[in-house]
Amino acid sequence: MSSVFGKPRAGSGQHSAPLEVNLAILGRRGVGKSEDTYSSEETVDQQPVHLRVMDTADLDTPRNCERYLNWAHAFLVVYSVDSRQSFEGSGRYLELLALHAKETQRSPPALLLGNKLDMAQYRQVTEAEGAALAGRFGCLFFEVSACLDFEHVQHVFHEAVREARRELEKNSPARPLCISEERALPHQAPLTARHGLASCTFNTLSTASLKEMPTVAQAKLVTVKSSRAQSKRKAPTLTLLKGFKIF
Ligand SMILES: Nc1nc2c(ncn2[C@@H]2O[C@H](COP(=O)(O)OP(=O)(O)OP(=O)(O)O)[C@@H](O)[C@H]2O)c(=O)[nH]1
Repeated sequence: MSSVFGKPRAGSGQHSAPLEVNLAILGRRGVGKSEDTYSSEETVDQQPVHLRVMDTADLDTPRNCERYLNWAHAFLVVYSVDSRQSFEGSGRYLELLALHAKETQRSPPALLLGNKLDMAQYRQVTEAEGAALAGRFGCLFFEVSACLDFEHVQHVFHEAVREARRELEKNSPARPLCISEERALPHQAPLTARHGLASCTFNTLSTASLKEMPTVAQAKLVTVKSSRAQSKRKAPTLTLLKGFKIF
């Protein structure tokens, strides 16, 4: 992996405008997602990227999902390889994303991440199970150790950026088919009612929401903070984002 974190190197690559990517990290508590929410300037494939990462800080089940479902260009769904419960939780997140994609006809990519690989001797979830779950939802799958393998964590975040970039380019306004008119999708009962996701509601696709989607050339750096992040807590825990050296 030749890319580095921090300031993009001067003159690297052909693109002068940074790509803007929002990445939401989902998962049960304690899987090692992060402690906070961050922005960072990255260089991925010689392209400058403003990466904004939201730690959703859900407790045990998806809550107030709309804030990240409509914000993120990609999702990192995290579980711990030493926790079956967290793995089951990640399945619920993937289902939530699939339902949202169906409802909105927009499908930001998701990556499934089994963290705490250094705890493999206490495994409750096999690599094959992780791969099978990812396969069921058509997402990339990785196992990492946020505390031992920074390079691999970096690789995963860069893969998330690549996946998001692909999707953004697909939805670029240069493609007339993607500039849809304001319209309601065929009426369906809310997902909440059909799937018992009590605190999740979803917007239907509209022109307004498409306009909010950044184009590939848009340059903007914004820090989004989840409620838990307001404390600017910097607890000395080993997390994905610390592994990622995002701050
Ligand atoms: N062994 C090991 N521990 C890890 C790893 N990543 C995180 N941890 C530990 O797991 C615990 C939970 O990490 P957090 O980053 O707080 O996890 P979280 O998913 O953000 O959980 P909440 O903060 O409760 O939402 C901490 O004690 C971390 O040090 C890892 O790769 N290996």
